[in-house]
Amino acid sequence: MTDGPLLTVQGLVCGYGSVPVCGPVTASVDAGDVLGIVGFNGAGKSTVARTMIGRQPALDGESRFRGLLIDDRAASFRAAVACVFDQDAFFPSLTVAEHLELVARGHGVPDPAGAVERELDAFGVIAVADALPTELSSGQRRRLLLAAGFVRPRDLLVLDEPEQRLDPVMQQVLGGRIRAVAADGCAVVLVTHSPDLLRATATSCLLIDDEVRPVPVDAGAALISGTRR
Ligand SMILES: Nc1ncnc2c1ncn2[C@@H]1O[C@H](COP(=O)(O)OP(=O)(O)OP(=O)(O)O)[C@@H](O)[C@H]1O
Repeated sequence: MTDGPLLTVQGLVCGYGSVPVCGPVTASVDAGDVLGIVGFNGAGKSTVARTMIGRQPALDGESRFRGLLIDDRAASFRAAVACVFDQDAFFPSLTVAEHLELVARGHGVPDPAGAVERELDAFGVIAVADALPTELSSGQRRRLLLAAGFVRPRDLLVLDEPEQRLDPVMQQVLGGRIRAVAADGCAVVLVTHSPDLLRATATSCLLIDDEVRPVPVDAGAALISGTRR
């Protein structure tokens, strides 16, 4: 463990081939912080989030976790970092509860049954605990993906537009869960189009554009709600 921010990104150029999708990114996230990432469709938010944690190679610059250059293949990094991206990937023959149990046991949660029960309850999927993925609505599949991100221990949580397909009540619940894990010392990177979720959770905000720059959380919320340009 090193002192200082958990995640540090310096001059990170993110893109495809040799073409950047946005300006270079410099940011840091401390334990307990929630960094909101905002911008218009296609600005590069998901690309930045993936590149920050080594899911896709950077064109330039660097990203460090606990002071070390990120190697997303390292078991210690994968144990510390939970991600929920917009990729539904389920085992077709495992139920909702079994998915969560698999994740909890795989990450050595001391009371996996209790942890599964808690997340089933928090994400409102108790009624479909025994359902297979093909028997879920799109919002229920989203809830399952999110529950899988919260059922396991992590020091850094990366959420890419987690509000997608959630009803307004569940969006509020999600905000509460994000605040709770941050209060517990987890660092969070939150890509979002929701001004409410941003305001409810973020402690800092990064605007992704041709030039990437930090903006106050309220200004970021106003930008994505269209009340400010
Ligand atoms: N695999 C890929 N190969 C090449 N270009 C890509 C790829 N994925 C995304 N892009 C392009 O990179 C740019 C940024 O995409 P990205 O998904 O990061 O944007 P975003 O800000 O997350 O958008 P949204 O708000 O719509 O989710 C877009 O122009 C997109 O077309």
